[in-house]
Amino acid sequence: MITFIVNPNARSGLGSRIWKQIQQILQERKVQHQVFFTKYQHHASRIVSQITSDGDSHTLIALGGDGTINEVINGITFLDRVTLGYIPIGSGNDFARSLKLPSDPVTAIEYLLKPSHFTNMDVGVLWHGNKKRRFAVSTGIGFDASVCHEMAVSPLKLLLNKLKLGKLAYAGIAVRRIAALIPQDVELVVDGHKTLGYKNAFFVAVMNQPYEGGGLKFCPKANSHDRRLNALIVSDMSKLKALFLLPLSFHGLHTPFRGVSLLSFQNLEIRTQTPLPLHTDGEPVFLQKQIKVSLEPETLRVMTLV
Ligand SMILES: Nc1ncnc2c1ncn2[C@@H]1O[C@H](COP(=O)(O)OP(=O)(O)OP(=O)(O)O)[C@@H](O)[C@H]1O
Repeated sequence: MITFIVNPNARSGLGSRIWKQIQQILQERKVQHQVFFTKYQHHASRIVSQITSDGDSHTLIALGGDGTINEVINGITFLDRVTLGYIPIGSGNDFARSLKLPSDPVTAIEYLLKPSHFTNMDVGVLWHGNKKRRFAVSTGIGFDASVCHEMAVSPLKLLLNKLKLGKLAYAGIAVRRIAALIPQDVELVVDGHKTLGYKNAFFVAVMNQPYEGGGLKFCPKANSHDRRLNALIVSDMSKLKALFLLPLSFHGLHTPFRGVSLLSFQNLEIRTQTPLPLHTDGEPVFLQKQIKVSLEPETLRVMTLV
């Protein structure tokens, strides 16, 4: 039995329209399934937690954006008992981009019904205070998270999503956020022993996969099955230079520039001077000034194309 978790509201309502197409295919093929529709924020986590807490093996297919994937993985009780499939319909779709999943929903369901390839994906963990939140794609503190915070409440995103111009919303908000940004000194503790300081940092993005923010290849070498995380730190540069580097990062061409630092590690502690916006997989988390990131000991089996 396959369980579908559908965010009908993803991409400004596209979720429910795509689900009708998928449901027709499932009915024609007589595929045994159950479906749950998410009704509010974090509902996907609650649904998945109820389903997976019995300790049995489960096949879950999420239909939505990166935010839905984030909520689904946060709800899984036993990561190593779940096989996850994904039909991407969000505006960012970085999870699908990094794992090279098909972007067309009908193509996606075709391969998910006859899965032939799987990857054991690392799952990131963000600790803030005594709270824990998993991430599939990335977590970030500072500028990138401030864009996510504004995107979450932006009427512009709703409008541009309807016009299939969701990426323009990201670009517009990113420019505004850079203009408003006050860079901060940041201290990192890498794998518990190496302390690094960065003056006037714009942000630290911790990546389990290469892409975030709708195709920004922040850490080209990030790989979600190497048992390591990667980080991009942007610091000590003019705002104009940061704006110039942002589009270059779509192709991973930002890495040789001064002020761009990359790290690879198993765990990282990040300390900032004042509390800053934080996100996991593009979903806003409350402002924080001290966080830790690491990997879950178990991996998650994900259906892939290759
Ligand atoms: N029925 C619903 N109504 C409103 N919001 C919902 C509903 N179900 C889920 N959500 C919330 O929608 C948010 C965004 O979902 P999702 O990421 O799937 O789509 P998206 O924002 O369009 O895509 P992307 O993250 O790729 O830009 C999540 O925070 C989720 O909690």
